[in-house]
Amino acid sequence: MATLSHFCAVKTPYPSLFKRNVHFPQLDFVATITFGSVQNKSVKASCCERVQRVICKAQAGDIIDPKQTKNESFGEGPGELTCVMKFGGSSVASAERMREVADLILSFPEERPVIVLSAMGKTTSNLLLAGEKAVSCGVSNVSELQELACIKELHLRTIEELGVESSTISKHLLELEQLLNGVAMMKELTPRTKDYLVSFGECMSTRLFTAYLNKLGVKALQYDAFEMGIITTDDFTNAEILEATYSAVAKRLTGDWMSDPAIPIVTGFLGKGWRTCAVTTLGRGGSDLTATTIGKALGLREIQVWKDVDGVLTCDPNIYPRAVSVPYLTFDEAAELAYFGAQVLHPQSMRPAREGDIPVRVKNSYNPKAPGTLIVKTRDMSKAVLTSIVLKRNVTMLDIASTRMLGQFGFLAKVFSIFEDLGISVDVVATSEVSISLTLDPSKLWSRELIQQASELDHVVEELEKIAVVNLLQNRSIISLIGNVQRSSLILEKAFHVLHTNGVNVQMISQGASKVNISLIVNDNEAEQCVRALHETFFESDLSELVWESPSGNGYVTTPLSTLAN
Ligand SMILES: Nc1ncnc2c1ncn2[C@@H]1O[C@H](COP(=O)(O)OP(=O)(O)O)[C@@H](O)[C@H]1O
Ligand SMILES: N[C@@H](CC(=O)OP(=O)(O)O)C(=O)O
Repeated sequence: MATLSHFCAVKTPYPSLFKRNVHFPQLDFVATITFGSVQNKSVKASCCERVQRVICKAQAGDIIDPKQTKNESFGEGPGELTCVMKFGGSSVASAERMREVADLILSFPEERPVIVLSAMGKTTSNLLLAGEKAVSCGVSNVSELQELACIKELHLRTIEELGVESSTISKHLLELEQLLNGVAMMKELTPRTKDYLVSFGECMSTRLFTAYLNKLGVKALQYDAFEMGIITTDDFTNAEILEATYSAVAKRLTGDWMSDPAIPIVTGFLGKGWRTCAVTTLGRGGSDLTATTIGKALGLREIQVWKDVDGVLTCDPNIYPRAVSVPYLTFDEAAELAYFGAQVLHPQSMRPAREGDIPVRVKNSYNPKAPGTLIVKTRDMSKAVLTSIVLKRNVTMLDIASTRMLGQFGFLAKVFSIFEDLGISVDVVATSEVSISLTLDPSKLWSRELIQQASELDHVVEELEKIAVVNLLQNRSIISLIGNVQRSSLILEKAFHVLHTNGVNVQMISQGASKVNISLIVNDNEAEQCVRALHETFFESDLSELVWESPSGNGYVTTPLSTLAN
């Protein structure tokens, strides 16, 4: 055995990845190869195989000229992974859809994608329902649960229609039923068990899809995110991704790809709690976050999220079917839109993309020709007014007025420290010196039991009443107007006109520091009507003349609305 130290021109943000022992059977020695200094990122994934070829010609102990290595070895090979393609539940809802998704992936031969998949169709919701029913149905009735039957039927039919081995997921189907039996026996479904239970959805969809690609002769490798380096907090059902994830995922995926290239097929939505080592989930819709996390980890060129709509739309199409797709968004706009309730993107999913400055493309797997929405760091806002209208329902609002005199300092700090102590986060805030109106982040409350939510709210009010007069208002909605807040006067003028015409009273208004969002709070039962009326005015109205503030700031000019819309 001999050791060969060698530098070749390969750029990588993860140098340790490239220091490895390689056995060369032809020479019968192991070389310790240190891939060091850094020139050309595009060759990093293929270096191993090619360097092997060069080194095979060498004698043990030889120092190889880096130039020679570069010339001779970097012409061919697998190339590096180029993008992430994430397909949501609606895109992989059946065998037919899986076939179409496979065709779609293979229709981009220039791409070397990492594929992230969600569970098939409504599998996650069915798993959760089955788990909840199992708590009280009794062990002998578990096998009769309609949701379990539905999950089994869908997956077994898919196996048959794709023509893959039933052993691909037979163990998972068996274990799933055993787990539900366990829940029925224990008569409880803890958040930890819930996460383990729903993980079966992604674990099965990715195995089926990988087997299908392999059957087509396309080399693909299945990865469970919790075994692959997605490391999270231990907040079951709503875990946060930890920083260590990025290097771990890069090491695993790039390392495997370099040594034996195969399309990685990764479970979305799942992670591994760093203390418990148990399976965690990233909150409903979390596969988007898996995709952007992998995109950032590998420094990829693009992150694609494939949905069942033509991109991010001007509003929720379930509320108003005439919504149209928005061609461009900034990360800030997309993050606000997602955070304030647009189901199309996971609330946290923009963060890794923004940090890595990696464009996110939202596309329609049912209509791949549609251009979709491109989300980037900056875009030309000079003509932008309103981009999208988002509705968040079932919000709790609190009016809090200080019992002390005007000028009392520390009031806001006291109020927010109460929320901090109780671990409740706040969404929208409007303040004066002695009063605050705010809404509570429902996602933090939704993850808890209804009864727990109610007692938590009582507790918040109790604590606040020590320093203020508190009015708790439930069944409110936040309507978020995402767009160019530089045009807030125009947006508000139009919006208030529409709401006044519809007889709606706005109970609170807030314009965030993000400069992309104005939030209006209205009653739940008026909210959908408001969204429809606002959409008609901002996106469909044939108003030819509209007064708006000039971007140059020198007064008011008259501009046709059509030229302002995106
Ligand atoms: N502003 C919006 N733009 C696009 N889709 C939206 C919007 N608001 C809500 N939706 C809903 O989000 C759905 C897509 O998100 P989701 O169901 O999470 O997709 P997938 O499961 O394919 O990842 C659409 O079918 C649509 O009904
Ligand atoms: N399957 C999970 C995760 C996910 O992201 O799904 P989808 O991509 O279908 O929204 C859920 O239903 O929440």
